[in-house]
Amino acid sequence: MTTGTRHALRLLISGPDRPGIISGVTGYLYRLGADVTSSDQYTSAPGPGTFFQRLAFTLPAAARGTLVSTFGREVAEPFGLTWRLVDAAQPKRVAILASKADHCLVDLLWRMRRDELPMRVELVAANHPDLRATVEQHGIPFHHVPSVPGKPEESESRLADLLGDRCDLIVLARYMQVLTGEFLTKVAVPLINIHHSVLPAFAGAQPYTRAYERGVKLIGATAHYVTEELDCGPIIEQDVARASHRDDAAALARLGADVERTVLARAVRWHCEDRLLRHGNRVLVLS
Ligand SMILES: Nc1nc2c(c(=O)[nH]1)N[C@@H](CN(C=O)c1ccc(C(=O)N[C@@H](CCC(=O)O)C(=O)O)cc1)CN2
Repeated sequence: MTTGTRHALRLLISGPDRPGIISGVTGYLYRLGADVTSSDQYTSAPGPGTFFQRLAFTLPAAARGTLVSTFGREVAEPFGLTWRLVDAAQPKRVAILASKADHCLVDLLWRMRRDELPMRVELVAANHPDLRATVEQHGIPFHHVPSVPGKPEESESRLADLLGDRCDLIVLARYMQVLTGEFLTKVAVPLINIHHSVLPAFAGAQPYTRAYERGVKLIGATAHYVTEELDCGPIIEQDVARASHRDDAAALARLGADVERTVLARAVRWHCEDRLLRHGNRVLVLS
């Protein structure tokens, strides 16, 4: 947001750890007239590890151009850092893919309507028509893109055309089709999936059925970034709920739905707030 003549910005930084980075970054921002409202950093072990930092700050609007043109030369390059500047006022443009289950999709739309998620849903696409009325009552375009088992090319081509460059993030809200690596490369934005188990347990299809057959006492959900390898992407958030011998697979699915919604909403919010930094197969959640 622009408060008077100040912009709210976020700076995401990573690179080889060494003394002086925090001082160099905050000293530069201070000299530019910035007011740092939050800062969090992490250094991976063992040393010399990788340094990560997320800063939120306000800056005089007139100084923004100077930051963009001089931060690299004056701070990032001398320390060997990569950096990204984000306008905190801009909600992330999000596309949601779904199938038939509505609980995660409806929860995201409801939270967005309550301004709990700094995002704008540009479209919903589903491989089944069931959710059209639900989506359209929120005033959001709905696209039915049927999938053909074993032949993802056609549906993925339609999805890629729909998505184009209209979104910054794709959320798989219980979308039940495996996406090809070609599709992931073509869309070229992060995708977040909610898997209905505590990965790596019960990866793949029918996790609640397999959890019931295993006689588990805990069920749960995992939000993760999507990679070509099914359910193996970097984990963003997980949570669990207790189960008992009295719960059949349907009961586990009902118990799990609440966990799925909560876990996915946390992951989407943190992504939209630029709190998530990836380090190998790990996701850092910075405050
Ligand atoms: N490349 C990726 N694509 C998808 C991922 C992923 O991690 N990488 N996650 C899935 C979601 N998912 C679990 O969370 C999942 C979806 C589908 C299946 C599956 O076996 N589907 C069957 C068809 C099921 C149906 O049509 O109802 C299949 O493909 O044969 C397993 C796990 C989304 N895509």
